[in-house]
Parts: sequence; C-alpha cells; structure tokens
Amino acid sequence: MQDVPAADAAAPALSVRGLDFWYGAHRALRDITLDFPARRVTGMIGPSGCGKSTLLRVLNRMYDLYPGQRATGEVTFDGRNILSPEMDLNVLRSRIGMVFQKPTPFPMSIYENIAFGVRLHETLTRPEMDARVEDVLRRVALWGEVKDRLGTSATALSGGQQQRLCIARTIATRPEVILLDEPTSALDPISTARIEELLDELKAEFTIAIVTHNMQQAARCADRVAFFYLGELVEVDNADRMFTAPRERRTQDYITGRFG
Ligand SMILES: Nc1ncnc2c1ncn2[C@@H]1O[C@H](COP(=O)(O)OP(=O)(O)OP(=O)(O)O)[C@@H](O)[C@H]1O
Repeated sequence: MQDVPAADAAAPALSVRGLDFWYGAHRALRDITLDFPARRVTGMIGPSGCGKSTLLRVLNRMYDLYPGQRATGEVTFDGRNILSPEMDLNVLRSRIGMVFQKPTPFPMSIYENIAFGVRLHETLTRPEMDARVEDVLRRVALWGEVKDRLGTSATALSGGQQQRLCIARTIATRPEVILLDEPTSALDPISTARIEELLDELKAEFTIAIVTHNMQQAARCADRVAFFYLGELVEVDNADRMFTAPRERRTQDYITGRFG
C-alpha cells in the first residue's frame, strides 16, 4: 500500500519508495513506500519475520556487509538515493546511526567508546573531545554515573548503562537519523523507561526509527507507527489513530493480540 501523509506536516528525512529486498532468492520486503518525517519517532511493528529489522538494515546499508543480500527501489536521504553504488558508506553510517538490540559497547574505555567514532570523521583537540564526550553522556543521563571512571572499561557497566552509552556513541557523530532495533528488549523496566524518556528528548533534534515488539512502547514513544506483515507495509498512521482506529483488519488483529 502507499504511505499516507496523515496529519503530520514534518518533511521526510528519509523517503522509501518501491523498496524490495532479497536474502538470496528470498524476498523479505515487497514494494515498501514509507516516509520517515524529520524529528519524529516512527515505530515499526509487526509479527516476527515480517521484515522490520530488514528495513532498518537497508536504511544505513548495513546489509551491504553480507554477500547475496540486495535491495532495489529508492531510499532518498538529503536528496540522494542511498542505495546507489556511489554512496560513501562511512559517511552514510555517520549520518544515519544505528543502535542494536543487545548493547554493543566496544571493548575499550567509556571515553574511547565515544571518541573512537568521532575521530573517524572529525579532528578535535583534546579539550574539544572532552567536551563532546561530556555533552553526549549528559544527554543520555549517564554523566553523573560515569564521570569519575571514564577511563575504565565500558563492558563493566550494567546493561542499561551500556545501552545508554551506545546511544551516546551514536549521537556523538551528530547524525541526522537514529535507527534503533528493539533497543530495550534486553533491559529491565527501569532502564527501559529511561531509554524511552531519552528518545522523547532526542526527537527534538534527530529523526528516529525504532523497531519494537512492544505495543505499549510503540504507543508511548512513536509519533507514527508502521505495521508490517509478511514483508509488506500494511498500514502507517499517527500512533493515536493506529492504536484506536486502525483501518486494516490485520492491523487490528495484531494490536489486539490475536496473532503475533
Ligand atoms: N540473514 C538472513 N538470511 C536469510 N533470510 C533472512 C535473514 N535474515 C532475515 N531473513 C528472513 O527475512 C524475513 C524478515 O526478517 P526480519 O529479521 O527482517 O524480520 P523482523 O520483522 O525484524 O523479525 P523479528 O521481529 O523476529 O526480529 C524473515 O522471513 C527472515 O527469516
């Protein structure tokens, strides 16, 4: 189906048009057309295997690392089709950052987890780098907890702290878009609530796409919600409407827990 502009006037930061995706001979996405409005949270929901993570992996060309996987169609970002072979993937991934399901801190210090990615793209003086590290750690509400042990290993942090560090690492390169693949599924309820609050703050500055299995999370965090089923986009709408008056029967069945 076609994307519906809905009542959201924000210009799209990312526009997906006629996207198909293959794992070898298996077609995992079918003719997806969807906008991700700038500085909004777009939630992607649907039963296991419907293609949510696949779409996220297309949006920063993560699939490129794996032979036999290919995408056709268009994904427009800043006026360019990111699927084009000319796209500089290092630049793309610094502008469209990704946070994974399990926290994935690098096996290095808390400070270096942030500084490492920044150094790939910018040359900062030590005081500038210190300021960047402090700024992003404050923004993910981690500064108070780690400021006295920036030189210690990030892997010693709790799961929730590690995930906030991964978000800090992602925003440190100042991307426009943040992709999150079930970022709280490995976390306890308190850490989950902190990440959700954080997303609410970050959307003032970043365009956010989040895959979640948790309907309450989608309702709490997302401005718009897209429902996928068997590789197709069934419906997309403002979150309020999606959870109160979905247009499609399949969406209704899914959000009311009849399958999934
Ligand atoms: N590496 C792969 N090789 C082959 N097929 C794959 C691969 N990864 C995913 N698929 C298939 O592509 C389809 C979409 O998978 P995807 O992981 O995108 O779904 P999902 O909606 O994110 O599921 P989940 O909610 O379980 O994470 C599924 O049929 C899956 O089996």
